[in-house]
Amino acid sequence: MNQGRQLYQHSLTLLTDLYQLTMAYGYWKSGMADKEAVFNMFFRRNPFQGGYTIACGLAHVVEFLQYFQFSEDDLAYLDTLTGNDDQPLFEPDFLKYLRNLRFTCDIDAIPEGTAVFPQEPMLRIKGPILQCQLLETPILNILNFQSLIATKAARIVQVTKGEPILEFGLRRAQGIDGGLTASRAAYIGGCAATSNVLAGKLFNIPVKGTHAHSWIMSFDTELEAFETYAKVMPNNCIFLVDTYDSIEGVKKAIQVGKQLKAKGYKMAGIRLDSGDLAYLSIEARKLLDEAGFQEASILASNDLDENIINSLKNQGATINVWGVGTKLVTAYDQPALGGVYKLAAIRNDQDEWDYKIKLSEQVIKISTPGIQQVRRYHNGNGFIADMIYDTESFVSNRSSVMIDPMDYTKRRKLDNSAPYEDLLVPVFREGKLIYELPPIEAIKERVQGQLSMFHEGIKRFANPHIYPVGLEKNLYDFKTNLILKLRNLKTEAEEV
Ligand SMILES: Nc1ncnc2c1ncn2[C@@H]1O[C@H](COP(=O)(O)OP(=O)(O)OP(=O)(O)O)[C@@H](O)[C@H]1O
Ligand SMILES: O=P(O)(O)OC[C@H]1O[C@H](OP(=O)(O)OP(=O)(O)O)[C@H](O)[C@@H]1O
Ligand SMILES: O=C(O)c1cccnc1
Repeated sequence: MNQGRQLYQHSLTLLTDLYQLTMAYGYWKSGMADKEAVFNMFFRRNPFQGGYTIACGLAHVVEFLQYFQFSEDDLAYLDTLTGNDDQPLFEPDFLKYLRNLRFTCDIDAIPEGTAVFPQEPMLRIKGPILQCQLLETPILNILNFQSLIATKAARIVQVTKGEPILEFGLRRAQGIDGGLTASRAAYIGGCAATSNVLAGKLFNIPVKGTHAHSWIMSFDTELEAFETYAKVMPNNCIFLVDTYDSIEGVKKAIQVGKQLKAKGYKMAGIRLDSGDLAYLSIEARKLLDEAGFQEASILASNDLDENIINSLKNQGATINVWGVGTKLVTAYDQPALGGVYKLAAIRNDQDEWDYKIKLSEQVIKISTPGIQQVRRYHNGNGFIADMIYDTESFVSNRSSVMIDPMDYTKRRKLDNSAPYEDLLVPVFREGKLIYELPPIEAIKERVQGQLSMFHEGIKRFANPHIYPVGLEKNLYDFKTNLILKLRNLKTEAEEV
């Protein structure tokens, strides 16, 4: 199956923050460039005050890494950068080093379309610290945005309950890349199609659309506009009825629908784009049904999101196709997912791992050390809990104990003979891609498959149930002791 075309057909290697390059220079200059390190990408809170997040964007991380190489042009640009003494920021030998630099890391990641939760590593990278450091910014840029939009789309899909959503966001998206990747993520999250033609071509997404008010306004009458459209595109007629008066517009659409019928075509439906969408859709449905157009769809658009759609449904709106743009592709109510990328381990001179954490006064901001994996446990009915464990210290006994990192009194015993899935899968080994990227349709199906496996409460919008995610006990204890050590406090073992 076709995975679609490439979005990034050239090197974007400089797509990073300057400080990644100055640190890279520092690692190189101090002989640390090849020191092996492990970083994890994770987020701390689900977006939209929701109960889950959909992982999305890995395909573009892969694409980015496959083109990762400093071009002569990139190096010439870096050569122009200066410090506050007007001297070059980077010495020529470092630029020579960058010229020969190739991506050689290992990456493990949670496949796109998987539901993920706070604290879980969505992506883990192991390799020379200089490379891991440079890649922080692009990895976060790609995964944060696409996961955010896929999650927003999944929430909207939850309320339309199987009725198709057409993503109409390109005109209000955050620039060109924002528009393209939002269309992809929205489709993965569950939208049926996009109006974005380039996204359709690049990612194998179905493209769909109606027509604009300008079409109606360019004729003397609304009827003439509908008739002309019907003539030129009899197999694609969804008439926009609200330019002058929505109810009168529906009546004209019916008139032209009858003409289409007489010629053996079918009017696909009407679109409402203003006014009280509940009232107008109910009235339109009556008129369409009375005229024998029971199969004609009622598409609505106008600043829709999951909350307005929910409200419209509660009011008995008879809309059955939803056009959603701005609020989806800009993730209007939460414009960023706060994913972070933290150093979790570094090899010491004895060739052992030194586990690292970032301390914070806020417990939620203290990072977790270790080479982490996430184990998702199932019972017969669905997913019950996710346990983050350290692959180096984990002993696979019959059962494991996991502890809530925010509250050590919350513990849970998990049966390792019950079905489970380790969520992170190998993607790159020593820079070589070993993961077969799934086709977009499979990723999209995975989202709905995943969401069907969680308790309904996790999908609730208001105060969702918190899905249990914990640290395996050894990892929890190790992290606690490391925090105590860094704070110069005694561990429990030392107290006695
Ligand atoms: N019955 C309804 N219940 C709740 N929200 C609705 C209902 N009908 C429409 N809306 C929403 O209310 C908002 C109406 O916005 P606004 O007043 O700007 O639109 P309008 O005046 O109808 O149309 P426009 O300004 O585009 O001509 C939109 O977000 C729309 O989706
Ligand atoms: O409302 P959205 O969810 O972003 O969906 C896309 C909107 O884009 C079009 O409007 P247009 O650009 O003509 O602007 P207007 O309807 O606000 O006048 C269309 O009629 C939708 O209303
Ligand atoms: O096809 C449509 O109806 C459409 C496309 C983009 C934005 N609004 C509407």
